[in-house]
Amino acid sequence: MTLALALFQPDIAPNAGTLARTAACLGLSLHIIEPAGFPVGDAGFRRAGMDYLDRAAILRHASFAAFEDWRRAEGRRLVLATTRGALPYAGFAFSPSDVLLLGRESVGVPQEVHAAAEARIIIPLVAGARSLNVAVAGAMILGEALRQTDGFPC
Ligand SMILES: C[S@@+](CC[C@H](N)C(=O)[O-])C[C@H]1O[C@@H](n2cnc3c(N)ncnc32)[C@H](O)[C@@H]1O
Repeated sequence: MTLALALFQPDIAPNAGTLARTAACLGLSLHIIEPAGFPVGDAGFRRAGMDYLDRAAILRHASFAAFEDWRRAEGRRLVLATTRGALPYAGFAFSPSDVLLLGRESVGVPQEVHAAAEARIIIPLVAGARSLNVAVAGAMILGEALRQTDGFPC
């Protein structure tokens, strides 16, 4: 099994498109938990994802509950990237079956999603910095997770 990436109700189409391209290039599936703040065929999503979208494995889940049904059936651990996280990501032991969940650009994730995660990880930032762009945060964590699990494409 390979790592998977999930976006909780993404707000900004170009960020989601950038992450769809990232997932496609790294051979990972991308899970979009609806409702998203943009329509399926959004121009910004397509522009950022470019032709990589054609080879991206993108699954849309109608709700967090539907996503959880999929995740449990797959036996994947839910690892949430959050600015309220406790574990610095580089010290966290990733598994190849993990699904990395990124929060909504505007508000992150609600408390019930935070609680549902089996692990909550953070990229430590300098004092006073609130957060990274979601696509940058995703790229950093995926890089570490793929390094640890020897999951980069050969
Ligand atoms: C722009 S941030 C969300 C900001 C939101 N106000 C919050 O505090 O959750 C969008 C998403 O990027 C990820 N993210 C951004 N910076 C992060 C950090 N330093 N550590 C872990 N995740 C981060 C998280 O998944 C977050 O929900």
